[in-house]
Amino acid sequence: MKTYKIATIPGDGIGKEVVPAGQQVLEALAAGNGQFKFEFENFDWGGDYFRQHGVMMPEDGLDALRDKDAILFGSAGDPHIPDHITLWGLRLKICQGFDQYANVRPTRILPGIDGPLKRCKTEDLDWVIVRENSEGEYSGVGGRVHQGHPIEAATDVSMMTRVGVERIMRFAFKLAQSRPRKLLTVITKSNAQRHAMVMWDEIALQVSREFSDVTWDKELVDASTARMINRPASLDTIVATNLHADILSDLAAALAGSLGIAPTGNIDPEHRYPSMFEPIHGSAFDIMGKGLANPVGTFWSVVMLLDHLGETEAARRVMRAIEQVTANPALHTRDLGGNATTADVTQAVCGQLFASSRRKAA
Ligand SMILES: NC(=O)c1ccc[n+]([C@@H]2O[C@H](COP(=O)([O-])OP(=O)(O)OC[C@H]3O[C@@H](n4cnc5c(N)ncnc54)[C@H](O)[C@@H]3O)[C@@H](O)[C@H]2O)c1
Ligand SMILES: O=C(O)[C@H](O)[C@@H](O)C(=O)O
Ligand SMILES: [K+]
Ligand SMILES: [Mn+2]
Repeated sequence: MKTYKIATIPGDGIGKEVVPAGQQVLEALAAGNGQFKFEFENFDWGGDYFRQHGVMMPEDGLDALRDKDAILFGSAGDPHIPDHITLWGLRLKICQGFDQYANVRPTRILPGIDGPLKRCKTEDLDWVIVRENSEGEYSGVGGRVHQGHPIEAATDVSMMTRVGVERIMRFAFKLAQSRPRKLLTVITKSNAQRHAMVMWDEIALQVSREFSDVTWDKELVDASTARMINRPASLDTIVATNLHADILSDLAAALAGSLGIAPTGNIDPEHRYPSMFEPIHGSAFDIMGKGLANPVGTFWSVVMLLDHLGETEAARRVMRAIEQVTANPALHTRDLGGNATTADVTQAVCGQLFASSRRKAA
């Protein structure tokens, strides 16, 4: 029997609630399965670790993850530590350390969920946002000098490289090609950002020539927010820079019902390093520790993790279990207008998995 080695990193806030829930779902899946099992190793990195050791994760922490088949992540962000310390010290250290350059963020309206857009039918909103995940606005290049003086200055430089843009464009065109509509929208801001974003546009055009069967267009990022709301069905696969896609994907999740539902994979498409799966939301300081967190974003991330491992049938089973649960409003958490707890939803999804494995065995 195959054994997959999975690292779990709950991190902070509701990450500590949703990651154990995700592990429970993987365990429920493995329980009725003769083909594979999971070996979990949990890492207590994050804000609490920072308070003890002065760092979010050990200097050589990546070495402990290197031989894992995948990583299930919660969130980096602690109410008592500056956000740039927590994000850079944990999530970005792993994403950049393992060159997980493709961040994939699917969104659609799951069964039973009432999206906020009056004119948007369920089938109108079925998007995958590809977020460049290694450079751009998140290059970390910049500095701050003369702090506190009137002459204080600070910069955050957005760095784009030809290699970085080419590889994310190629990834996005390939993904668009694999979806039924073969439709890609390239998000840009080359009217205002006249150097790197102009190169971004040029490379999109160059790469598009390798994909003659993909229909593509270009949209300025500001206009794309209006298009997501007014003409959702005109979009399918979307590629954007690190920061643009970060923002657009929270909007996409909200339009599909809640930030608590949306998943992501931080993918190394070349499989040189383990990839990392997490809900797109953060630590949710306002609800942490209360059992109110919607775990669906983590469960859907588990689906992406299974797909990445090549366990397509298992991924489908988990997605079906999630959809059976969202279809029942009595199992909606507060963000969806319901009263269910994290534990209720987790038990229900695990219950569906146990039931489907009994059906399979019968
Ligand atoms: N990948 C990451 O590690 C990551 C992602 C986003 C934010 N963060 C960090 O998290 C902290 C809080 O950030 P924020 O408040 O901007 O964003 P957030 O995603 O944590 O929360 C925004 C809002 O959405 C709600 N929400 C989020 N997830 C939910 C869920 N699963 N169920 C129900 N409601 C949910 C929250 O209650 C809150 O009202 C910051 O430190 C930020 O840097 C980390
Ligand atoms: O980019 C960020 O701020 C974080 O990556 C987080 O918001 C995310 O979406 O993962
Ligand atoms: K997260
Ligand atoms: Mn984000």
